[in-house]
Amino acid sequence: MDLFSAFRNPEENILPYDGTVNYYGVCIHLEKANEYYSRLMNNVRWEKDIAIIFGKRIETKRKVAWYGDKAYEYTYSKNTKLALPWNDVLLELKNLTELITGVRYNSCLANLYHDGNEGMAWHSDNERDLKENAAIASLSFGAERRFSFKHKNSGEKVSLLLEHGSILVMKDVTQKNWLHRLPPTKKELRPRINLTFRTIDTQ
Ligand SMILES: O=C(O)CCC(=O)C(=O)O
Ligand SMILES: [Fe+2]
Repeated sequence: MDLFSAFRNPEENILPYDGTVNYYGVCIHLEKANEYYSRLMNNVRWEKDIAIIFGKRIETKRKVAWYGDKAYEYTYSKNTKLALPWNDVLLELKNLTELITGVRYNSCLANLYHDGNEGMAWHSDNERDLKENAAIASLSFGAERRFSFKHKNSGEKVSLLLEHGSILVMKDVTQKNWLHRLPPTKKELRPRINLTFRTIDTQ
């Protein structure tokens, strides 16, 4: 069996229009995914995120970390971070993601949700520092969580479950036309780790 035959059909677009989202399903099998989960938990430099909401500085419970090829600056929610150099586990997963998705990435935003109370509100990944329309690959480890898209004009929604060891790719004009979120859920007590491999525009 070749590397790709075990995956879902990543050609299938889960958005009905105005963007492209491909869900590759579980690409990293259970034992290996468990191992990555522990290595990421222990080796990523997790820190609380700062958000500026209505002019107030708020610390999130969710933890984040930002890594890249160079010490890129990345600004979101009016907060600027400098990318840390890749560590072994992130570099391994970056290489694997590039092989599977056929796209190169130069940075990664990592998120740690301690339980279902933590999520991420509606937003699109359209920060000025990101290369326009470049693919963003999202890897999930740990608790399986729902992920939703909402069209900016029509309000149409699309949801799916992000499984342990899975890969999702958002590309083309998705960020222009759709918001996405990770809704909180009372039903989940376990942590989830998410990695989003991205391309910072270096021009
Ligand atoms: O946790 C996720 O699956 C999504 C995270 C996300 O949307 C982001 O970091 O921009
Ligand atoms: Fe996002």
